[in-house]
Amino acid sequence: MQVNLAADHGISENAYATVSPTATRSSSSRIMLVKKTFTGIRRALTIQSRFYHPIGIVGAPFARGQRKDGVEKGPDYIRRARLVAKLGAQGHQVKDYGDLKFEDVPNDEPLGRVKMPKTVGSANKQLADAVKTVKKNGQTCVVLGGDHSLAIGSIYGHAAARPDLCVVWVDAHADINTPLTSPTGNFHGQPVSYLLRELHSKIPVIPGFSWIKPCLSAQDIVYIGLRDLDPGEHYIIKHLGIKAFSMTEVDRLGIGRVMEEACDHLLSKGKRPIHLSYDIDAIDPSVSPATGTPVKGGLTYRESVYVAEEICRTGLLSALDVVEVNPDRGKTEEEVSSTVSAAVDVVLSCFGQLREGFHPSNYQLPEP
Ligand SMILES: NC(=[NH2+])NCCC[C@H](N)C(=O)O
Ligand SMILES: [Mn+2]
Ligand SMILES: [Mn+2]
Repeated sequence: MQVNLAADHGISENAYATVSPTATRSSSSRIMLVKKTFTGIRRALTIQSRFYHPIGIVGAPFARGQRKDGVEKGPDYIRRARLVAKLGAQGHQVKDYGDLKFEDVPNDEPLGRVKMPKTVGSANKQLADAVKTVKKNGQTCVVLGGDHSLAIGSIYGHAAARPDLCVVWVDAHADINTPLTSPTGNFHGQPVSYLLRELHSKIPVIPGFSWIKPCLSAQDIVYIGLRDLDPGEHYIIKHLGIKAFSMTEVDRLGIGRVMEEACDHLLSKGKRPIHLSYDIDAIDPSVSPATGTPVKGGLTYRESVYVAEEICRTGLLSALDVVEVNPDRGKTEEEVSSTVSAAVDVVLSCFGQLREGFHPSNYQLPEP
């Protein structure tokens, strides 16, 4: 099944057919056409209003899932780029819940190579509760990170409100190491493994994580943009048959086919809420260099926005994480602003910003 919003709602053929009425049509078919047109226009108007979402923004300035300072400044920089005002200008009702306050848990001994488990566990519990609240309030949730370990809490909290959700994970990395396969011990390389039912038996007991139960199946997640996997991650993805579009597939198929197949995979059995977890390092470092683990050969600016546009077009976006913007990793101010503005454009495109332009439905051409 291809998820095509226009076709889905019957605007394309109906609305456009009437623009060029042909002389050969009988009057009854003309009446049919007029009827169809009104339905088409009415539907088109409903669609426009479908694009206006109540949005809840949660800042999650968390950096303990990895070792580089600065990623906690992400929410601040993204807000200062006027994200809330820009979403408002797109017609959305936005509630900014502000930043969560995270604290280091004392006596947080490492578990083997895994660093600060209690602190990471407790921050994610806080975030899970916050996301659950936003969803219960009927808003599309936007989490501004922070490092990608936050996806544990974000997806878990989202699933508490929407158990049938699916996940689109856009990233240079798969972040599916278990604590035992992780070569670095960093939690931001592991979040997916705690969420998957199929990996439950491979996860040791970790202090601070007792509240988490797996809420996702391997079939419920699709990766886009992969290009730096650890051996354990590659093994897991192959053995669980997880749908993954690495940069090789993006090159082979083009981003258009990739998004079509990704949506088919997740939505072929029916519509369901989408959780989009967007790591800014999915995008090429020439566009978004200010991030902790940049990898060359990433999505172009255009591909990165296209992914967001297509998710928007499904009408099913229910929660979005934008993570790993680390202003301290930019070598110049330009590097920082380019990274932040890519993050902002991803969010805006998720909520209806179109490169083809837009006009309000009541727009009138000025008379001379
Ligand atoms: N969210 C990220 N930037 N993750 C990078 C992970 C890198 C590496 N695979 C690790 O497990 O440590
Ligand atoms: Mn990454
Ligand atoms: Mn990531």
